[in-house]
Amino acid sequence: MIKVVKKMSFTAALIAVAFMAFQVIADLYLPNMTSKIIDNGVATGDIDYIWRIGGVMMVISVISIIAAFGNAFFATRESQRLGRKLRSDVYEKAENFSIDKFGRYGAASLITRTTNDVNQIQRVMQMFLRLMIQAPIMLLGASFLAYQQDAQLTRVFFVVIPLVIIAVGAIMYFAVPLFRSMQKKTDRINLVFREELTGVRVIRAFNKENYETERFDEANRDFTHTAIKVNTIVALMMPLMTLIMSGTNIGITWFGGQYIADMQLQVGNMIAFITYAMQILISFMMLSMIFVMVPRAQASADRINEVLEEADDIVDSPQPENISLSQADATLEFDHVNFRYADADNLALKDVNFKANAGQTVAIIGGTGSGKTTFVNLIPRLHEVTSGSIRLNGHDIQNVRQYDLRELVGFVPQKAVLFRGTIRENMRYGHQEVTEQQIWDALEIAQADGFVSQMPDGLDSHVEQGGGNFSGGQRQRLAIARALIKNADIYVFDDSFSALDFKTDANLRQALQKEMTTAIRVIVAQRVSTIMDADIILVLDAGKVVGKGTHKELLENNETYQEIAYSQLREEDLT
Ligand SMILES: Nc1ncnc2c1ncn2[C@@H]1O[C@H](COP(=O)(O)OP(=O)(O)OP(=O)(O)O)[C@@H](O)[C@H]1O
Repeated sequence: MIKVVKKMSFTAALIAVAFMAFQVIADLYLPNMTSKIIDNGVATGDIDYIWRIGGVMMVISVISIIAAFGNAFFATRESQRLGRKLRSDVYEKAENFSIDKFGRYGAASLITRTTNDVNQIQRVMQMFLRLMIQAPIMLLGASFLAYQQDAQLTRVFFVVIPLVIIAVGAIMYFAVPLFRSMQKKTDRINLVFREELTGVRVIRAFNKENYETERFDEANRDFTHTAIKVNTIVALMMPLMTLIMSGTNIGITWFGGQYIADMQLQVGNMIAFITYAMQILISFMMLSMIFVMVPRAQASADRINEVLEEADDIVDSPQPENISLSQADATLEFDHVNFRYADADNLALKDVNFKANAGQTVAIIGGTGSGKTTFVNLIPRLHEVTSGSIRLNGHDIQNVRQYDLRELVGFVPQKAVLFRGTIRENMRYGHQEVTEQQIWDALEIAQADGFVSQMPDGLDSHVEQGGGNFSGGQRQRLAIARALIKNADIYVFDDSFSALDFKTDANLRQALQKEMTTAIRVIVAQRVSTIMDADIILVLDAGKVVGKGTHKELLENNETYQEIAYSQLREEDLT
């Protein structure tokens, strides 16, 4: 919690606290004046005195109102600013997570951390900046002033205060663990809901709506059950405190009445004493609220700190090498590259070696799970190699700034992702300054110009979130065009032609060959027909390169390649 609070402006927090101090002092002063008005004004009929003291009380009340407003303003502003800071810190941290770390946290949990957990801390900080100072000053001040009004009556507190401590302690004992578990249950609801939203088509296709509804209901019920339980416990606080307050009132009036009858106490003093007694009990209530809220915020702070304290997996070298655009002599080299996923027992890639030169096409083929995606993800440093090195244009990519490296790589991931907006905006993702003509050129190479030009709004056609209003093949072609706009040294196509029909696939490869004479193309494919013309074909099996060469060479001497090729093509297609 302290680490989180440190992100707050100390000066602004101090101003909020100072305002609150003024308010408490003003509030403490008022009962004393009431006592004076009753005993010296009302009892003696001194109207002037009542007006004078009444006027002073009015001024004190106005000061109290201004101080309360000042405190509320600064407390709200600072806690909101803290919330904004935490949200952007978590976002920036998560943005730099490696792909497997993303998987480990899960999108739902990261979203809960930036919303629910941050809100929790914001709320507590806002309250804390009010109560942190109000409760202790009020408690001490009211105790002292009550003692001043009448020392004998303070004995009532020897009974009342232990009762309050027992009541508050019992409530906290049961409520605090439940507050903690509520956070986890919120995570669970978000996770189930998100999974159901993203998998809605599969759920419907498998007629699993009822099963999923039940799964969501279960998470929802579980959360509601805990929330009701914890709120019921906390709700006991009010009636219990009211009972104790009423009891205190009766006690003071009982004993006070006797002292008044014995002429040991004045009516005004007793009324002031009752007010101070109530302030003491309210202070205890405030303190108990702090004690309930702080552990709850602590749970949220722990979850936020967990993200913020994650080590950066992929960091820029302190003395980065400059790497410039040099398509004409671009080279890509894997030198004894090994890679293991965090927490995995085995290497996902084992001792991978190859070198490609400008203008060459490198194809990667292999069974599912053989390591193809892992292989290409290493090129723009979406993962860091475990050992060995990858060199781009002669520079070890670990010594190059990630930004510079990624400027040189045009990347089309396995799952084509488009962003909500227009086709033009999506194309500009590749390069902001791109001209209309360059966009059409890229669309033409990607075989997407046909369907885009037929759309009524052309480049300004609307794209839904994730590109949901386009077919799989159209999405892939738009994602390819977006990468081509980058004018990169290396283009990576991770199984990007899989949703295309054979004819479009062939046209696209031909256009790439013709237009990109200098860039290196790395193509992951399942279809042998897609990669037959590649200059270097790497055959992957369980993370190992088990074959390297051209289609012709591999067909002659590589068993794994032969198996893949013969399973897909007729004998006459293979030559
Ligand atoms: N985030 C991860 N954490 C741990 N292991 C992983 C992770 N991602 C992939 N793997 C493992 O690494 C191996 C290679 O996976 P990869 O996705 O690179 O295969 P692939 O050849 O691209 O498969 P496909 O053709 O099915 O897309 C697999 O055994 C997979 O289980």
